[in-house]
Amino acid sequence: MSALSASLSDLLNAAREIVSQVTKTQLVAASTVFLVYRIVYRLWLYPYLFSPLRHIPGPPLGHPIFGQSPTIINSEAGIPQREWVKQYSPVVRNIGPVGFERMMFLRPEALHKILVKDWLVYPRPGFLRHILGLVTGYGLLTVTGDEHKQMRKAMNPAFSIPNLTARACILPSIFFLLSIDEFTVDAEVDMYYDPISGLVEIISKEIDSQPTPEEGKQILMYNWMSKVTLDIICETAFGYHSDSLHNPHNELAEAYEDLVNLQSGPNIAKLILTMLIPGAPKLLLSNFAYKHRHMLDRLTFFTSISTLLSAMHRIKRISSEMLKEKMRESLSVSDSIDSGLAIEEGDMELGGKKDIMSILVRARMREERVRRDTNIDAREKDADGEDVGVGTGIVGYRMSDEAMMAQVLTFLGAGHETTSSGLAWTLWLLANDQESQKRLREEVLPVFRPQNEKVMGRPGYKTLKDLKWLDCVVMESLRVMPPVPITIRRSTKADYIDGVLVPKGTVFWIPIRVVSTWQAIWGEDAEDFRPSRWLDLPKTYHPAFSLLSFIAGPHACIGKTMAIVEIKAVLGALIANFTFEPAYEGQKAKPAAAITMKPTDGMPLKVKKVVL
Ligand code: HEM
Repeated sequence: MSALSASLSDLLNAAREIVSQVTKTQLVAASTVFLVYRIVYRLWLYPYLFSPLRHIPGPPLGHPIFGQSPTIINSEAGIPQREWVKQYSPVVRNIGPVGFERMMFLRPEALHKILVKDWLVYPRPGFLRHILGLVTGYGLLTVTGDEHKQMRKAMNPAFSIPNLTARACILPSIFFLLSIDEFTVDAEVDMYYDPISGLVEIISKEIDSQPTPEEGKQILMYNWMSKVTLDIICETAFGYHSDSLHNPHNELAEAYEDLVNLQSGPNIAKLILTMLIPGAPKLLLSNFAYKHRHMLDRLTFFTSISTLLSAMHRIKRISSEMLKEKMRESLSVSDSIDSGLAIEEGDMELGGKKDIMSILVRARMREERVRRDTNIDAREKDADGEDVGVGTGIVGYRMSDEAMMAQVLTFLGAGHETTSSGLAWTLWLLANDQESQKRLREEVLPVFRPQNEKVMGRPGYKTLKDLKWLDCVVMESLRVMPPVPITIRRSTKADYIDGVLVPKGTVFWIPIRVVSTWQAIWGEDAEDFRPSRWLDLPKTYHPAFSLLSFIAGPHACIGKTMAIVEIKAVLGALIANFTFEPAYEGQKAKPAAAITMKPTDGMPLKVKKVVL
């Protein structure tokens, strides 16, 4: 024992002697060599020589530091990826910044594994969740695993078809007139159709105000689509009248405009880099960051983040007011229940309100009552007696105040820009395909303007669903120009996908636009807008994995049905009342290379009134 400690101390002494002989310069040199080696290894040696994925086909390294990112940032969303699939294979590897690999799998079996079967193994990566958390709150879009399962279960009823049907069909046929003087509003106004009728009226007036109305007017259609969808989501999700259509300085609309205008490849790249800095996501969410945001304005790199903080602050303030209002309503209903005025569960209708938030608040009240009646403390403890917060599932899921607030931001963030981009691109595609537009008008006219040239109907869910050509047009537009062109996942364990051993930590692109326009499924003309293909789908079509516009599996878009009904209602009303053409000769589509396919030019189109 003593011999061992003697030799150990000899060893230590020898080490001390060596260290004492090493000069500072040598230390710096050694650290530099190590650092350079790490950089060279990360940037070139790993992706070229050591990565188990190095044999997978794909584009060359690209930029020595940023890889293929500059190409992606400067191109239309999803287009470089589509070209790689054509050139290489349905399994593609490419290199992003600092040598990080990204994989892309297109075959249904691979997508089924990533999105459905093993979805818990392939969550959204941390940086994506933080970006989404910053702009849409840490709600359903950001949670994963059990928390996601419980939250989704609690929210599903609010998005169910019966609930949507009730909402879209509450009204019988209510008619409105195009001229403002003659405009009549039924007492039972439908949630979608008030904003839609407002939009039709505004566009009509804009055209009428021209010296020669019959020649039409160039109108920035995306801007109007953004307003109408904001008003619809506020109405349907919160029962809140934002009326951004009539109020050009509506604070919520302006804040969202600032936010979506930030969408560009370079800005998203900056945001991703910022979110990778340890502590940055938390800091950006803090009041401190908001208060000191002007300091960021001095650094060109961060100006977009300062604008984002400012827009989000305004959005959060208004969202919190909307939520407080809902809570107040729920308390007054709760009081009436306690005082015996409305005892039945079915009476907890928050005044019969069908908006999504009322349904969630109601579900929470029900949960609280069960807990109270069964003497179960709303705050729960884990096995060690530690307080683990609310709703871990003893009775059911009780959404915390924070989670409720996050949902408000989620619905606004996820349900607004996506739908407006989808609508704008549908109008663009129809403006460039007059034949399909004419056929659509023939189909929707009897439904949307059934009486005479000034009267328009308000079809419900089922009628909209049964309009065949409208369905073909909307599905085709969502296929060719999916509002969310790409999303991301990361593997949390090594596993085989489509015969490839994918290491833990690999980032995947879920290439929505690439799959939806893949020639192997959709044929030679896969990239063309041809609505009639939905009347005779190709044999290669897979119902879950050929059209990924709302993706698939447990994380699939919860608002899918609602979004499709909404797009159909707005589109039907517009096509029944107006014709759309490109604004000028040679006009090109200009989608942002970012999270959604927002048109960067506001999408000017020549709009004329339909004369019957
Ligand atoms: C045309 C319109 C829309 C499109 C194209 C769309 C597309 C998508 C896509 C692709 C995802 C998956 C994102 C990912 O996993 O990375 C998603 C998720 C989601 N969408 Fe939508 N969406 C639309 C409208 C809406 C609407 C109207 C709402 C709600 C009011 C909504 C709420 C959500 C939510 C909450 C999620 C997260 C679901 C989960 O993870 O469980 N979306 N959407």
